[in-house]
Amino acid sequence: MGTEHLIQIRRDLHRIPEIGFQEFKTQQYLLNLLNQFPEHRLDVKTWKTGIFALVKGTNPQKTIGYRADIDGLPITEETDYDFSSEHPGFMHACGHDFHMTIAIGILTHFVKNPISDNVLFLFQPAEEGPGGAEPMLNSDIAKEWKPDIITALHIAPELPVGTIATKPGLLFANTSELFIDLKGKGGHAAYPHTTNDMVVAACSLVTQLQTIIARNIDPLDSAVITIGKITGGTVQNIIAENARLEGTIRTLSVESMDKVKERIEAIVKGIEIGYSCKTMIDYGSMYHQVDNDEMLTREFMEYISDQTSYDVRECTEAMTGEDFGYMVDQISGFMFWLGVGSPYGLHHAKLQPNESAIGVAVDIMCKYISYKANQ
Ligand SMILES: CC(=O)N[C@@H](CCC[C@H](N)C(=O)O)C(=O)O
Repeated sequence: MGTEHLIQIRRDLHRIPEIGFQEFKTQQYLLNLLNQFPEHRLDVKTWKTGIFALVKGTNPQKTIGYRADIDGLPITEETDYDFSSEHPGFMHACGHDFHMTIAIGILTHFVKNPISDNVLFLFQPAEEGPGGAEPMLNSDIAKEWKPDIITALHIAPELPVGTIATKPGLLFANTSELFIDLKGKGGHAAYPHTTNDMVVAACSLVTQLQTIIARNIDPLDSAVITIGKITGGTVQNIIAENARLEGTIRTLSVESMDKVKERIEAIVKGIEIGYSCKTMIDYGSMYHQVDNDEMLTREFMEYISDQTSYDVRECTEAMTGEDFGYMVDQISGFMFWLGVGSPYGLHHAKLQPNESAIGVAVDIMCKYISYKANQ
């Protein structure tokens, strides 16, 4: 499939971002593309809003897996693209439109140029939440078609096109969502002494939560608590009865995650006493850290460096999360960053990845998968 066709696919997908497990139009769009291929080359099965697509090998000794996530984010797009999101309030702001397009490019190559091994494509819903990788992997289809190795990529706005980065071992953090509800006593803005103000309690809680990172985590370890959203109250002259914090926790080990949660619970208890309110903590969805297989990752990095003209760098681990972590927990594999040179970063309303990176990624993965199939 030519680059122009792939860019058109990326733009079509960019127009229709949908959040986790709501990717109905996205699934249909991908199915329309996949259904053009002959059945003797490609077997397609849907799973919820995701898709498994198996490109049949000529003499398969193993199955090589490739995963692309397919969901968008609840962000109002601020690019000036003439192919901007047609779904108000939603955007492909994490590059999943790129990830899907690249998967289609690789898949098309192997449908048209058969190799000995099978190549399984997993178009996975709900990476941004609540998490599609773990249930998709536990599905009967995944058990039947289980890949022997698995790979995936993620766009990296800060890296130039033609560059990839990864590392053996830990690449992405453990994550846990965090939702805290506070319920006090509302009332007239002029009579604070008769109320328990949840806006004041919420503000205090946000600053106290940040002390966990500064005072409870070993400075040589790393952790993040981000509160991305605060809601509370109703109007400017009523003291708020309710407030809600929504955020995420990131750590580089399961032990640190347990410690952060223990401290959050203690601090929230303190808020409950200090502000005479009721609280509720919900951890939402949690993602396993991404641990790249040491041997496969080194081999991939050496292959790209020795056999292609692309620039491969060893990076440090990142505090981003990825439910692909569940896949590499069960199947040997790795993930890597793909340079897309955007002045705006991931989860930004102006993210503008350079489309020439699509051809780079397809080229890299076609070469690498062909090389692995000959082993
Ligand atoms: C690559 C990336 O940006 N992934 C997301 C995963 C989100 C997981 C979950 N919703 C959470 O917020 O903990 C990320 O924000 O790192």
